[in-house]
Amino acid sequence: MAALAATQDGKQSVHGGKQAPSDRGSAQTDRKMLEARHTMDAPTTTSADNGTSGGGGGWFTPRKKPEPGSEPGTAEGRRPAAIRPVGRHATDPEAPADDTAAPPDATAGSTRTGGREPEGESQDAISAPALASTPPAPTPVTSGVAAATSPRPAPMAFAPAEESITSTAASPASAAAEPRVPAQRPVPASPPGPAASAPAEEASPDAVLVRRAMTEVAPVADKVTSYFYALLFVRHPDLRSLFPAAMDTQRDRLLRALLTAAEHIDNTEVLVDYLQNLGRGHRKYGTRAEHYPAVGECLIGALSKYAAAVWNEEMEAAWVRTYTTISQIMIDAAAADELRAPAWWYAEVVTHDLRTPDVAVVTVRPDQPYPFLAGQYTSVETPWWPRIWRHYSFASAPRSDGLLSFHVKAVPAGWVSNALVHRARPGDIIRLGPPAGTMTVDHTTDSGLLCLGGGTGIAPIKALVEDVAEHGERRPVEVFYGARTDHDLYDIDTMLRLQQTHPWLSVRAIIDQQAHQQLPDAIRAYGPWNEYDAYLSGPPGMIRSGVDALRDIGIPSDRIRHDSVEELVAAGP
Ligand SMILES: NC(=O)C1=CN([C@@H]2O[C@H](COP(=O)(O)OP(=O)(O)OC[C@H]3O[C@@H](n4cnc5c(N)ncnc54)[C@H](O)[C@@H]3O)[C@@H](O)[C@H]2O)C=CC1
Repeated sequence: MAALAATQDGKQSVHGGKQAPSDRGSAQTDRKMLEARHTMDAPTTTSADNGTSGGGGGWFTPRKKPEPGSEPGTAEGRRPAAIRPVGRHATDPEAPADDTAAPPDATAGSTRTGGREPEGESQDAISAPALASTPPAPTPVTSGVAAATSPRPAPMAFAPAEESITSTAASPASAAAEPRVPAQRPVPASPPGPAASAPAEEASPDAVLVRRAMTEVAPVADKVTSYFYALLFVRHPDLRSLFPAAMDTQRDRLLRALLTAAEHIDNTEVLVDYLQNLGRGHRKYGTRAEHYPAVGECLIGALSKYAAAVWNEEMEAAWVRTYTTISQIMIDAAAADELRAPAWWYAEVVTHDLRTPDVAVVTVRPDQPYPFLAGQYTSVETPWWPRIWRHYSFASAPRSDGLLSFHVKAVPAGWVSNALVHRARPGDIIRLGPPAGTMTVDHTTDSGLLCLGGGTGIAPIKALVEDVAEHGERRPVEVFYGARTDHDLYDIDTMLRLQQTHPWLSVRAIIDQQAHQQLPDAIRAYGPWNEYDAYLSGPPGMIRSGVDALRDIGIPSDRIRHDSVEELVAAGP
């Protein structure tokens, strides 16, 4: 039986020498990986509690300097020990998975299987108006109108739950890319397709075995995931504290991540990017190198149990090699990141501006410099919901005073979003994870920017506009700001002020109720857009139809960037 041990040698032999981007199924394949980035790093545990109760603090302890050898950055900490082999003969704890995964203090709540937590839920709750068959009638916004309307462990998701509201697709690396977030090569913004699109004959022997196991367990995915966490917490109870109290949706996330990683195991370049990001992102959870073998052991234990009909030593060896590769990439990325950035930032709320009954603009001051790029997002944890992280885009380009702003909409059953909108006040301390996302402006070109911001999705669009302004460029930027009603245009004043200041900027509000159409349809009435790069930010349905609309009018996929990729996956085709 093979032993699971990650080594530097193993890493180099598998991943040495990055290849140039391959065309082989690149659009679909790369896209899936980007989606999975957020799937794996975006646990979503929600409850019906709405974030208005429960949760003591507990995490707000002074930042500790890493003990020598205790963090991934040390030589000792970086190299995971061999784990004991597991398989069909492993001891199977009979602990009910749900009970084990949900600790006594877990808040009884609803579970959703959607990708993102709060804001995505609101999307489900709102019925979209029928698309008008009549010619589009966008509502151009003038100043007058504005005045009237203004109002981390297993490579496979061994991490506490985190909700993602944004995940970016294609975006060229910015020339000014800050060092923490590696630029992603452009990826066409195509709808998610079957991940295992590569012909079977192209798959490596390990990939074939890994996929065979995944196929076998697919019908019992929930059981596998539950059993995995049962194993993990029974055998390694010390790891329980790394996870949030409620774990239901986290379990869904895990298997999804597993499937994705397994399917892409041969796509080395994308896999490495993906896993490096994942490894860095897991630092904020307190994940350490020595946790990885424990997770691998339980992962393979769960797989071997539920894929027993096809499981054999050869398959186990393939999984061990795969997991070893994956974990070593994550460990190395975390170790490298540790040398240059904290695992998280504390940030004090300095202003809290309730723009509508359920939308707040929250501005925070990080405890130390926070480098990021306009268009990126971060993860946020509140003191009221420890270890539950949600993603929010930066609503401004980097500022000279170092402050960061977020637009947060409280949605039903959104713990973090409700806490941020209804509970947070100046002086409160939240935590921030590292910046992420590639929906950034390519300053090496002078293409125009066609920006669609729906609801609070306007936040990163505003940041992009500010970014263009700060670069002193005179490239046209056309913003379409969509909202259901004029009351929902909570940031229109800001956008109009920007428009007044910058002659190259045009802002149009598309109000569903007035235009009798949705945001994506409105852009068809304008253009031509063939000299533009497109940026979309908003609910998943808007992203989907927006991408379709942009393609229809001739914008190639590699010039369409968007967030909310995860929502696309969660929402299904
Ligand atoms: N807060 C943030 O930093 C960010 C939030 N987001 C996402 O933006 C969304 C904002 O939610 P809300 O403000 O409630 O927006 P919303 O649901 O009120 O919709 C805003 C706009 O999107 C359009 N839209 C919605 N569903 C559509 C569909 N299926 N097809 C075509 N158009 C559609 C609407 O017509 C409207 O113009 C959330 O999903 C959130 O996760 C995205 C990026 C950043």
